[in-house]
Amino acid sequence: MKIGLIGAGAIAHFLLEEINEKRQENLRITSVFVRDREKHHLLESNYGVKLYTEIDAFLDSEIDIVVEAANIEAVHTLLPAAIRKKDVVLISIGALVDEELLAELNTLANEFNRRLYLPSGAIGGLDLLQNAHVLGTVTSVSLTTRKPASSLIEETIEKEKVIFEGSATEAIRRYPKNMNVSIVLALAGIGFDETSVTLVADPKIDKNIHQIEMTGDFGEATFTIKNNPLPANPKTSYLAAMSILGTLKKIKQKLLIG
Ligand SMILES: NC(=O)C1=CN([C@@H]2O[C@H](COP(=O)(O)OP(=O)(O)OC[C@H]3O[C@@H](n4cnc5c(N)ncnc54)[C@H](O)[C@@H]3O)[C@@H](O)[C@H]2O)C=CC1
Ligand SMILES: O=C([O-])CC(=O)C(=O)O
Repeated sequence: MKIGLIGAGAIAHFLLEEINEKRQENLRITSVFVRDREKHHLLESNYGVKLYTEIDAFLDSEIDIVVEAANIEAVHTLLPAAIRKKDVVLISIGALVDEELLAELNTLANEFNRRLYLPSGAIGGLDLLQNAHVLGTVTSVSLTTRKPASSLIEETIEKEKVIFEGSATEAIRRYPKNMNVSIVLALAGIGFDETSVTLVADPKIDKNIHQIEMTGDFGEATFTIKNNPLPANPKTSYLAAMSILGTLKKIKQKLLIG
C-alpha cells in the first residue's frame, strides 16, 4: 500500500522511520503533504518521499490511502477533499466533534465508496465498549486523563490539579491537542455530551495516563493506560503513533481479531 501522509511532526516522523527507514511489509510512504516545503525538504532525501504543498496534486499522486497526522484544523480543511479520492486514516479525531463535519465525511465516504479509519490512538478498550454498547445498553463512560503539568499548563504547580471536568465536547474544545482520545471514546460509546472527562495536570509524572471506566448491562470495565510519551512531542503518546501503524497493518489482514 502506498501511503500519502499529511503532516510532518512527531507522529509523521515515527511513521517515516518505522515504515520507510526500518521497513514494514507492504507499506510505503510515498507522498507527504506539508505547508512549508523549504522547512521539510530533507524528508525527500532522507525517506525517499515526494513533498506536496497543493492538496489536489497530493491526492492525485500515486497513493492508495491518506494518513492524517497534522491537527484538527487540517482535518476541517483537507479531509472532505481527501475522502472523495482515497480511504483515510485520521488521528486528529477531535475534529469529528463537529457533527456537521462528521456527517459530511460519512456522506462522502458512502457516495465515493471510501473508508474512514479511526485508530484507537493513545487508549484501548474501544472494542469492548463497542460490543458492550451494541444494544445501546452502556449507561456511563468516563475518562480521567493525567498528563505532566508542563504539557498542559504554563504555571508551575507543586501538587496535582484538576484543570477540567465536563463532557468530551467541551474537553476537546478546551484542549484540542490533548483530548482526541475523549472523542474516539465518545464515538465508540455513548456520545460526546454523555462521555465525562476529567483532566489532571500532575507535576510528578512523566507519563500520559488515561483511565477509562464504563458501566452498563454487560457489567463494568476499567482500563488504565500509562503511556510513554513520544520524545519529539511529549503531549503525544508513543501508543498513539503505533496505533496508526496497527490500523494500516490490519487493513489487508484476513484474520481479524476483536
Ligand atoms: N487520537 C489520539 O489518541 C491522539 C491524537 N493526536 C493528534 O495527532 C496529531 C499529530 O500529533 P503530533 O504528530 O504529535 O503533532 P505535531 O505537532 O508534532 O505535528 C503536527 C504537524 O502537522 C503539521 N500541520 C499542521 N497543519 C497542517 C496542514 N494544514 N497541512 C499539513 N501539515 C500540517 C504541523 O506543521 C506539524 O508538523 C495532533 O492533532 C494530535 O493532537 C495526538 C496524540 C493522540
Ligand atoms: O497522546 C495522548 O496521550 C492523548 C492525546 O494527546 C490526545 O488524545 O489528544
